[in-house]
Amino acid sequence: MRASQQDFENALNQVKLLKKDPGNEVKLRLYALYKQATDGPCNMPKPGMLDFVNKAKWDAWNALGSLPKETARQNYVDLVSSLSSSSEAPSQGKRGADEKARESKDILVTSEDGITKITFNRPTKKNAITSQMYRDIILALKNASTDNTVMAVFTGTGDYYCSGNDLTNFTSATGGIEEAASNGAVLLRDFVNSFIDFPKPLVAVVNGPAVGISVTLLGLFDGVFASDRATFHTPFSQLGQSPEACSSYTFPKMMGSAKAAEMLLFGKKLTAREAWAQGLVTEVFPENTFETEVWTRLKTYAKLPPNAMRISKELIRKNEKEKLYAVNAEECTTLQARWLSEECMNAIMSFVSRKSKL
Ligand SMILES: CCCC/C=C/CC(=O)SCCNC(=O)CCNC(=O)[C@H](O)C(C)(C)COP(=O)(O)OP(=O)(O)OC[C@H]1O[C@@H](n2cnc3c(N)ncnc32)[C@H](O)[C@@H]1OP(=O)(O)O
Repeated sequence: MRASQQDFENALNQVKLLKKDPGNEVKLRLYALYKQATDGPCNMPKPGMLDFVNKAKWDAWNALGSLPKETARQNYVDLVSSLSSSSEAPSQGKRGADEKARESKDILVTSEDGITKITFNRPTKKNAITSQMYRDIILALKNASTDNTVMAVFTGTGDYYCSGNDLTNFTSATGGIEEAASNGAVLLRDFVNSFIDFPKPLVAVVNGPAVGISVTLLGLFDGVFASDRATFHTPFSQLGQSPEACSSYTFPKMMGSAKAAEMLLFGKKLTAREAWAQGLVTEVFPENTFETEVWTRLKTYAKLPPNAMRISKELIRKNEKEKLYAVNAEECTTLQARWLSEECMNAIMSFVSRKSKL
């Protein structure tokens, strides 16, 4: 039976109402995550144009691409718990593209203009990342992967982008050093996996010097915009450590083995322009116009069709994912052993006691 013009208009109105109700969006997200967690990637035949309800379900499920079942299950649990906590605290209001999502002390998370902005906010320590900050970032990325923002952007408060791992994470840990190294390896693996799995465009706005893990992670980003004041430094050998965040794979692939070795083995610090020449940075901007130019650009990108961007990212990343998980796991095992080595302990003690600075 052919749909009349009236049927068609009724259906269009129904869709407008469906779209206006944020509850439906949440229901669709729950549906998609549940299907992904139980059945894996979307195996539902594409519904017809006028089958609006199933089309919305298909779109939501299909947009998850090849998100691993484990991650989908975790996202489902997180979404349900965030819903139950928001119903316990109705005064907090709904999360949306133009509202502040949540705040922790050292990691700020805000959502505006379709962009989730995640800010390293510990300027007195050059934005060094504590264990709690790793956990806050994992959570922020999980939330941003299923909320209604279009992309996520990392930046730093103050003169630094980030000085990497807080070198006192190990010296201040309670319990033995072996336990600290083992916990650190698990945290690092989960942290890096959350970048590998992030389904939307991920951009770094590198406002100043970047050190260690804040540099290596950039190999998993889709865009890196740097101020000409930024530098890129991975002093792993100096610290008795080894590369992480899949950089032992992404850096040689990106810049060739000689240049990767210069950074990862010999700890050469690159200027923003050198990092651009090696393909680590997308574009370098003069410091005095950096913020204005970059944010104007990002707001334009955030208006692009979100599903197209997710699907394209999925295509780009798809064939690499298993490799990235494996590299991440191996790097974490190697680092766990490095953290227990004399070379590493001496380097950390030397930093903590300020006998020398890198
Ligand atoms: C569990 C997951 C593990 C993942 C592993 C990742 C590996 C890495 O990320 S390795 C890279 C580690 N980072 C570093 O080696 C950088 C160490 N910091 C420095 O070399 C210098 O502080 C600096 C070059 C970043 C800045 O030097 P500057 O002279 O301008 O300032 P400072 O007076 O040194 O710093 C101010 C303040 O900040 C503290 N701080 C800076 N960076 C760190 C850090 N990474 N960890 C801990 N604390 C840091 C510094 O101690 C100062 O604190 P005080 O004012 O309290 O002395």
